[in-house]
Amino acid sequence: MKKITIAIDGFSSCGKSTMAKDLAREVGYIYIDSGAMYRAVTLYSIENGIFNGDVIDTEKLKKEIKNIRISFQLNKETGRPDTYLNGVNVENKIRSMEVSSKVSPISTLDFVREEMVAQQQAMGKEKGIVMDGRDIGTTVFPDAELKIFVTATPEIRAQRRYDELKAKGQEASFDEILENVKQRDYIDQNREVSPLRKAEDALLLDNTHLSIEEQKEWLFGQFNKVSK
Ligand SMILES: Nc1ncnc2c1ncn2[C@@H]1O[C@H](COP(=O)(O)OP(=O)(O)OP(=O)(O)O)[C@@H](O)[C@H]1O
Ligand SMILES: Nc1ccn([C@@H]2O[C@H](COP(=O)(O)O)[C@@H](O)[C@H]2O)c(=O)n1
Repeated sequence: MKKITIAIDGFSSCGKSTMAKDLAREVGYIYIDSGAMYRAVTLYSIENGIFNGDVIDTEKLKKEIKNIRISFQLNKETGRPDTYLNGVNVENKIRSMEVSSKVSPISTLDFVREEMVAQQQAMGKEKGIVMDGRDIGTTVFPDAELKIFVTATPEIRAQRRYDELKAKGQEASFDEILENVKQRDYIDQNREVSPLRKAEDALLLDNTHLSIEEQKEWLFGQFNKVSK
């Protein structure tokens, strides 16, 4: 079977990484969560005085962007890749509400995107990769053989995230999560550089009423059609 490139884009918290990870594991592909990379840059910015409240010191970040090394390592317990920032495991920290509330403004910066896209393209140059994000099918891998664009209602997406945080024993407010989901969707769709949009040749999947198992089956069906 030939190795292909799979781009899974879509709105916040709609299940992109759940689908992408499952497919990558089953078919032996690399899985990259590109959102984790933008989250890691955001965490770096929070921890290194680049934020003054909500204001970003873009000159400082521009100088330091080349010093931000992001990598992924398989976590044997979860069977999923953890995100490392300059050699430190930041998988839990990058999922905090503080990072979630600051990541979309960081992602609008052209020099941040340039650096992330270059790293993502290097990771995918041998194909055999599933990457999820916002601009994978449009900018990072415009020639991907399989492109999926996932959506679901904001309320169902917020509910899924709320349930996930609750299950992990983390404090969560449904209203705060819903507001964050809507705010990120707005910024992601309206930024100048690589806004979130469906690539013309992407398949649309609305998983509002699909279970994890049903969406997995659908994705595998698409993969089998394209990779033959
Ligand atoms: N079809 C589904 N039905 C119910 N829950 C789902 C479904 N798909 C994913 N989930 C759950 O929804 C939550 C969000 O999923 P996931 O993290 O995969 O979304 P995402 O699109 O990658 O999010 P983000 O944009 O924040 O990276 C997770 O708890 C996941 O288990
Ligand atoms: N290709 C991408 C991926 C993500 N972003 C930005 O990062 C935020 C967090 O991503 P999650 O997938 O973890 O939700 C997201 O809201 C975008 O602002 C991006 O710009 N491009």
